[in-house]
Amino acid sequence: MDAPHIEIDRLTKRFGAFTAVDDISFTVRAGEVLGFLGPNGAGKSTTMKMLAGFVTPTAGTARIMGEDVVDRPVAAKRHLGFLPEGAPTYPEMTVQGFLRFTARARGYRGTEAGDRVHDAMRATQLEEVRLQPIETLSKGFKRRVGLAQALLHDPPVLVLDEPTDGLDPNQKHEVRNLILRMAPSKAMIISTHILEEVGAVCTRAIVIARGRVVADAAPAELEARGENLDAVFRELTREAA
Ligand SMILES: Nc1ncnc2c1ncn2[C@@H]1O[C@H](COP(=O)(O)OP(=O)(O)OP(=O)(O)O)[C@@H](O)[C@H]1O
Repeated sequence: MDAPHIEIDRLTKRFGAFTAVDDISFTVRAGEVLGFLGPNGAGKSTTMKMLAGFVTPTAGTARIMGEDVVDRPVAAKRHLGFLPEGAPTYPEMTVQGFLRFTARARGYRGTEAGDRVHDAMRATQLEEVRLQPIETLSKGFKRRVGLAQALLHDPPVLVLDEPTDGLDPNQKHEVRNLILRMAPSKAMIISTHILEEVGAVCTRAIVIARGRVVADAAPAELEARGENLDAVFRELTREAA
């Protein structure tokens, strides 16, 4: 069996005396869409940022396609698309300008760069706003610009921090369909507060509370532990509190 696309081993992050991520280990294989769930402040974003090389771990390791994110950051990032929380940077750039910039940073030139930008805008339905500065877009469109830059190089690993945050129901539906279309060939981690999203797109769910993994199971299996996923989530995260 091939090595997992994502390997997280005993990953820990401390901010001073506070432990935000506490000895987390898990792997994600191609074809898996891992839902990352947990209450506010549980450590989801910090874990994702460590995986993406934005935050340095205090202890433990993270690998993407076998490349250690600390020791081989450029090699690891080549295989990764990352959607951070919030809006993309460079608010004064147009959507197309920002994505062209992203394409160049990813090493594409000429018609190939143009094709990548075009495909990413089509996948995230951004064509109609392509000439608009990012700062003038609504929250949902900004989110989709972030998603477009994450997908542009068609990476085997996608780490998406609340990809549907701020989207209206139609856009949520579109982004979920996009995730499902991409799922078979990629390893994905998606954080969300929308529990119905877990059943809709995830093959597996990890619940994290106070920096620790408190459940790791298929969504249906998790749901079967109680009245519904909502109740199970509350029970799991209350126990850890
Ligand atoms: N740079 C930092 N310095 C100090 N504390 C931090 C820093 N970044 C995050 N934290 C703390 O670490 C904890 C985990 O934060 P994190 O953003 O990972 O949670 P989260 O699970 O993503 O939450 P949410 O669902 O609200 O996005 C929080 O208590 C947060 O205040």
